[in-house]
Amino acid sequence: MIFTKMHGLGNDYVCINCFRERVEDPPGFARALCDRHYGIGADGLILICPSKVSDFKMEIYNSDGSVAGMCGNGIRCLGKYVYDYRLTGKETLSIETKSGIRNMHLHIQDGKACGAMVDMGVPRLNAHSIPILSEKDLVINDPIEVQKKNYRMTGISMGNPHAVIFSEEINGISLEETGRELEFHPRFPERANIEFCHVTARDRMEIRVWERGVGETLACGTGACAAVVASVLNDLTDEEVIVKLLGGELSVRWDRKVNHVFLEGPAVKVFDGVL
Ligand SMILES: N[C@H](CCC[C@H](N)C(=O)O)C(=O)O
Repeated sequence: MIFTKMHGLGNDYVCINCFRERVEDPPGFARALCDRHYGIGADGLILICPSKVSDFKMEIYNSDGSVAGMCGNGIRCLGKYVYDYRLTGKETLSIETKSGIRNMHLHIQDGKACGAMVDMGVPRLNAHSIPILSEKDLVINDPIEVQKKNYRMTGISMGNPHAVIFSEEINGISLEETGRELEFHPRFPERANIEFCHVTARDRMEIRVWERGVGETLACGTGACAAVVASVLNDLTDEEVIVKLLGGELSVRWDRKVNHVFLEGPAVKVFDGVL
């Protein structure tokens, strides 16, 4: 079986072309391939599949084998794969995901895709749609206790669940303890991705992300989008923000006129391999 290792700002994925390959047990396959000692090593597995409703279908599995609804860095890698490997000649693509159809426009350089602008769709704010257990309909700047400390979170779904926490000091927080405890907090029936954000200007922030089913990653596309929606809702930034992550910068814009979030960033192929 042929695979292609790709990443978006170091958020790395094993990509399998399921027009040609057949994966029997994706969760077990993801756990095996993503192991950084006994496998290829990656944050997750992306299956590139045919679709009856879009140009392609993306299935995304975290390194623990859990299924995810959407992946902002991964969808850019899929776009690069299908263009560079000539599965399509189109530069504007529609992709079917578990959380709905997402459209993207590829950036082309020297005949290859190097990144994309992705329409990440409508951010979901209702607690039940994230899901987050709450008496209130919206979870904005809501108190939550973890590791015997009080934090305030804002809940957003970008097709997957996120809890966004703002802090002046994100580098002093142990994501291994605090992120992990929050991921499995009882208020998140489907667990959650956790963003720790330090806003540095009305158009800039730095974030670290503890991803559901993975752990701390170098970047998270849906997480960057959730962080910007949360910072606008808390009046900490304007609608267009450069989000600095450990692996680099993403550009996020929440266009409130159409209520869609747009994400722009790179996609890189590392190597092809044979299993
Ligand atoms: N861990 C996420 C999926 C990957 C999302 C992330 N890598 C991105 O770029 O959006 C989840 O379980 O919802």
